[in-house]
Order: sequence, then structure tokens, then C-alpha cells
Amino acid sequence: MSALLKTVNLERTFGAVTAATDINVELNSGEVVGVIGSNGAGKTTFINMVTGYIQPSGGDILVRGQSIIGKSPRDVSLAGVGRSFQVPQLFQELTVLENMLIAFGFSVDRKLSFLKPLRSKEKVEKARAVLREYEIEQYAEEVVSTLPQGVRKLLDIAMAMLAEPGLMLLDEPTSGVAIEDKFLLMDTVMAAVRKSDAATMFVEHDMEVVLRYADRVLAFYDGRVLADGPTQTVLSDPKVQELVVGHHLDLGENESNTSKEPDHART
Ligand SMILES: Nc1ncnc2c1ncn2[C@@H]1O[C@H](COP(=O)(O)OP(=O)(O)OP(=O)(O)O)[C@@H](O)[C@H]1O
Repeated sequence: MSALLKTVNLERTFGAVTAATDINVELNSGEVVGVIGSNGAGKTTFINMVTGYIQPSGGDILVRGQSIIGKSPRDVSLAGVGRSFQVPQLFQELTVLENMLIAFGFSVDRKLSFLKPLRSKEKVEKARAVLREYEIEQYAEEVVSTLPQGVRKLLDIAMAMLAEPGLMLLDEPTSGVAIEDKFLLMDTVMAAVRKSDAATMFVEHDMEVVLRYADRVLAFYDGRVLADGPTQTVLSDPKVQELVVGHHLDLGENESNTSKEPDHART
């Protein structure tokens, strides 16, 4: 059976800058992969290529064996690849529920969305059920601009999950969220995502979050995948600690026991 996602010699240049090169990655259902790398390592370029937001300069991207090269972000989303953004892409002056209903029109109704009413009992019920899974149903009638960043992040993810993607890419789900709320947010997201059997990739700078939630880690350095493997193995690799993490990680007996030294990779 074809892998859920397979990239073959994926490459992207911006003028003289090689943002990504030689990216060969395979991913299967149910996997939870942390994507790490210091600023400018190529993580967002990779996510943008896999979701159709930018086209590669070379190589191929296969989703369940089908190439998605040349497809628009919407067509990639219809092929089963969802994403959330570092800065949530929301209609700030609309309510949480209205944002969900618009996402419904774009992703679930598909081709005939312009002929279908935005609000129906069935859609409202489905939208509320997904909000409940992400523990933000109580905000359904609130205007987005009045809500804390953590709720907006959850809403952005919930909107993408409405389409029940087979692969979900989360670009820095915890950025801009207070340290004490990061684990709460990730607990909610991972519980919901794991229920769906979607494969998940999340870009993350905080190694405690990576250790706690990722089964596998892809470490980017200078546009390349420096290491790809089980979380403990990759994070204990001295090369990864030196070039990617920027400090020693003590992975001894306690999996979440990370060094508290300043982390240059943290934003
Ligand atoms: N649109 C663009 N035009 C020119 N250069 C770009 C563009 N997008 C990315 N780059 C360059 O490509 C390289 C990889 O950038 P990318 O944003 O993918 O890194 P990143 O790992 O996501 O970093 P960060 O953690 O800061 O988000 C960097 O050198 C960056 O300056």
C-alpha cells in the first residue's frame, strides 16, 4: 500500500537561497511527527510545499501515491491534507461558529458549496461537535477578535479538522501561547487528532513539547533533513543537539527532563 505521504528529492530555491533540498520523507497513518530546526532551517518551506502553498523547484510529493505537484492549496486540502498556521487564519470580526461554518463551505461542501446554504442544522451540529472535541464550544457565539490566542489556535486547527484530513500539518501550534498553557493546548489537540487516526506533523521549537507528544522527529538543518527517527533517538543525537537544539538535552530517566538553558532555536 502507498505511504500516506512520500516526498522524493524535494527541493525549493528562492533565487540563490536553497530553502530545502534532498527531502525524502515517508509518513503513515497514525504517526505523530515533531518537526524541529532552528530559524531558517526550512521547516515552513517544507510545510508550505506539502500543502500546496508554494510549489517545489524539484522533486515530487505523493499523497497516497498521487502526485500533488501543481495543485492549489484547496485541491491539496481536498486530497486529504489539512493545515493550521503559525498565525491563525481567521475572520476576526465573525464568531467562532461562523468561522467554522465558512470552513465547512470551503472544505466539506466541496464543489457545490456556492449553491448550498452556509448555515443548516446539520452543519451547526457538526461544527459544534468538532468545537466540543477541541474544548472550545463555550466560545461558539463569541467574536474571534475578543478571544485569547490559545482559543484562536484551537479554532484554526478545528476548522482544518472539519474536513477530516488523513494528514494534518500544524505550523507551530504553541507559538504565542503562554508557557503554562502549552501542554493544555497540546493535550487537547493530540487527544482529538489521535482519535481521528490522522497522521500529524507539528513544527515546534520547545523540546519539552516535542518530547512529550512526538513519536518521531524530523530534524531540519540548513534546508536538509539532518535526522529522522524515534524522538528519543533523534534528540539524543549529539549532532542534532549541537546544530538544531543548540544546547545539551538530558534525556536520562525522565523523558520530559530537558535542560533549562537558553534555547537559541526558541522563538
Ligand atoms: N519567500 C521567500 N523568499 C526568499 N527566501 C525565503 C522565502 N521563504 C523562505 N526563504 C528562505 O528560506 C530559508 C528557509 O526558511 P523557512 O521559513 O522555511 O525556515 P523555518 O525553518 O521555517 O524558520 P522559522 O523557524 O524562522 O519559521 C531561509 O533562509 C529563508 O530566509
